[in-house]
Amino acid sequence: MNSPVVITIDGPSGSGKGTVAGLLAMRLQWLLLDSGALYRVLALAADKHKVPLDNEAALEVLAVGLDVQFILDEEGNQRIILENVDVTDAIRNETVGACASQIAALPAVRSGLLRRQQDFREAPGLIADGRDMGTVVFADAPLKVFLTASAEERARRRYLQLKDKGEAVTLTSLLEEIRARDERDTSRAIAPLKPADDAIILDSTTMTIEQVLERILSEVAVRSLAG
Ligand SMILES: Nc1ncnc2c1ncn2[C@@H]1O[C@H](COP(=O)(O)OP(=O)(O)OP(=O)(O)O)[C@@H](O)[C@H]1O
Ligand SMILES: Nc1ccn([C@H]2C[C@H](O)[C@@H](COP(=O)(O)O)O2)c(=O)n1
Repeated sequence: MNSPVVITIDGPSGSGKGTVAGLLAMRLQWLLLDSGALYRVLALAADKHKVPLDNEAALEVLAVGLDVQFILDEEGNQRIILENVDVTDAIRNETVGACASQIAALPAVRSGLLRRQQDFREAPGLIADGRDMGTVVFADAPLKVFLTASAEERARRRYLQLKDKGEAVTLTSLLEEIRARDERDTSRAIAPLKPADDAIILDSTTMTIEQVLERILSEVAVRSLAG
């Protein structure tokens, strides 16, 4: 039997992967995997259980047994539950993002989360966003997108997003954090952030969210991926 179709969207922080993946999943009525959220939840769990971020063996145990659920609330928004606590908002700050990036460089953490990510592949189809969706986790996906944008534009987007949430941030510090995260995510030895050989590369620096979405939907149509 054929495996359900997967569309992967990889790219650096702030390129718009999560936004576009969510809209695409809604449009196609497919499942959604936000793999970065798993790494973020693991970072939060490590903090909660006082596991040092360089203790690879203990982090692997935590990863394999991670008690996390992705559920939809009554408005259809995804909520993330760690050990019965809603952490949807708590995982979305730059500190958790940086810790997630740090533990994501550990091979045992990645292998500990691999199966859990692959289990999201269900009919009618899956949209998976992250860093290694097209290169490792779903290497056989029939459509792979590598979504990028300049670091300055990504920092600007993050700035607007965090300011909107009432967080005290500066553009300069966000740009520094984005560059540091890019460096860590692209230079790690295991599953570094890079486009799959067969990925379409989309630079969204001057594109609107709708333009990115339509571009991907046109590929879905050309490849007859949706029923
Ligand atoms: N093409 C675009 N033009 C303008 N703003 C955008 C565009 N794409 C995304 N954004 C905005 O940029 C912000 C970051 O987008 P998003 O969270 O989807 O990025 P991401 O790649 O998933 O980041 P991360 O990997 O850190 O989770 C959001 O506020 C989103 O609305
Ligand atoms: N497939 C993935 C997804 C995420 N990560 C790491 C690297 C990121 O810096 C961090 C947080 O991800 P985000 O929520 O910002 O997309 O998690 C990874 O290594 N592989």
